[in-house]
Amino acid sequence: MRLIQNMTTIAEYPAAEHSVPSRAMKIAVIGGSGVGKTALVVRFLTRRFIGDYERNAGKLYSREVQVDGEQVTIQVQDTPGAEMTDNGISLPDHVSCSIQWADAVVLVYSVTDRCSFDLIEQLHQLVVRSGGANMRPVILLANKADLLHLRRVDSEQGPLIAGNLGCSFYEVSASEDYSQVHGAFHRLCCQLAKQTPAVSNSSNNSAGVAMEKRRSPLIPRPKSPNMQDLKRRFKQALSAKVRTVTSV
Ligand SMILES: Nc1nc2c(ncn2[C@@H]2O[C@H](COP(=O)(O)OP(=O)(O)OP(=O)(O)O)[C@@H](O)[C@H]2O)c(=O)[nH]1
Repeated sequence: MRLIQNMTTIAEYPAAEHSVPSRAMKIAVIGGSGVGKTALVVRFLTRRFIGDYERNAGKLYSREVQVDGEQVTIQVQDTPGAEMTDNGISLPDHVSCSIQWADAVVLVYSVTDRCSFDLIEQLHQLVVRSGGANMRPVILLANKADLLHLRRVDSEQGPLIAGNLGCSFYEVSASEDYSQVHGAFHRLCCQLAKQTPAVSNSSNNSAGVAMEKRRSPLIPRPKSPNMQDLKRRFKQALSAKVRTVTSV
C-alpha cells in the first residue's frame, strides 16, 4: 500500500438523534469474479475478514462514519463479478446500474488471477463513459497480496496501469491487513468529501442530495417490478372488460 500521510480516521459514528448525516457517499465496487470484492467491503465496514462467501448478486451496505470530522453515510454497492468472454466483457446489468449510480468507483483485481487484471481497462472505460463530463474518483485495488506463491500479476503492473488510467493504486490483502483496506477506502472518501463541500445541517440537507440532483439524469430509475406487474394486470383486466362490453 502507498504511504498515506495525514490520514484521518473513519470511525464508526454513534447514532444520535441530533446528528443528522450531512451527506451520502455512494461507492460501487466492481471487478472480476472471486477477486475478493465482498471480502474487501466487509473488511472495510466491519474490520472483519470472513473467509467463505457465497457468490454475490450485489448487496448494498450502508454505514455512518466520520470522514475528516464530518459525519457521512457511506453506501457501498458490492456487485456480481464481470467476466471476459470471446466477444468482450460480460457484464451483469446490476454492474452497469451500479456504475451509473455511484459517486466513486473501486476497481478490483486479484494478483492471483491474470484475467481479472485484463478486465480492468475495459471496466475503467465503462466508468468513464457512464460518467459523461463528470470524472468520478476511481481507485484500483490489487487484492490477495498475501498469496505470494499464487501470484500471476507482477507487482509493477498494477501501478503502471493505474498511472495510465489516472487513478490511485493500492495493493492490499483483505485477509491479512485491515489497515491497507481501510486506508484505500478512506482516501477515496476524503477525495469525495473534497469534491462536494458539505452543507451545514441547519440548511436541513446535504451535499448528498445535491450530488443526487447533479447526477440524476444519468441514473436510470429502475421501475419497481410490483408496479410493472400491477400495470400489466390492470391492462389485462381492462382489455377483458372491453371484450366483454363489445360482445354484449
Ligand atoms: N488469501 C486471500 N483470500 C481472499 C482474499 N480476499 C478474498 N479472499 C477469498 O477469495 C474468495 C472470493 O472472495 P469474495 O469476496 O467472495 O470475492 P467476490 O469478488 O465478491 O466474488 P464474486 O461474488 O463471485 O464475484 C473467498 O474464498 C475469500 O475468502 C485475500 O485478500 N486473501
